Amino acid sequence: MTGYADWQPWLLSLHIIAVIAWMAGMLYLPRLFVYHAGAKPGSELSETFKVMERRLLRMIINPAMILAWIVGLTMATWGHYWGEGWFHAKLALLIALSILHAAFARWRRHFAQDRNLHPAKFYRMMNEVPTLFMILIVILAIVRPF
Ligand code: HEM
Repeated sequence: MTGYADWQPWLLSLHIIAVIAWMAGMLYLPRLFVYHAGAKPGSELSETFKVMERRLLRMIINPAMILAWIVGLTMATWGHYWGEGWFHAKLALLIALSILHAAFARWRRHFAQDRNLHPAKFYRMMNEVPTLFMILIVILAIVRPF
């Protein structure tokens, strides 16, 4: 018989790998937006950013988020974490982070259609938000203060 305790180190490793890839992308994409906002629409530079942004979102950020959710929810269910306070708080932040992810995907689409709506300063601010979420989520998952 094998139970959660046998699989937990493997699931957690997979979880951390997925989370690192997701976060790396969530920090890099708005940085690309900062520079893209300063490039002239239709210029060679702007077209290069479009390719970088599309590939980053489709090949790294989206699959990494899906994997982090699947493995995370598997651990939450198998490990019986659904009743715990830290997990509720983490879940609320994860939903907020996923909404931010959707907003990034939307802004990428706008750039791809040459109709970006925001200045570089806006993306510079948005670049800090995933960092804040990451700090709070890691503390909740490791310290488990409640
Ligand atoms: C995407 C949805 C996510 C779900 C459903 C989820 C769920 C979980 C669960 C249930 C555990 C406990 C596993 C165990 O110890 O048996 C865990 C561990 C952990 N999670 Fe997540 N997680 C998610 C995303 C994230 C994100 C985005 C981060 C970091 C930014 C993160 C960081 C961690 C860390 C550091 C641990 C290790 C805690 C420890 O074992 O001491 N997770 N996660």
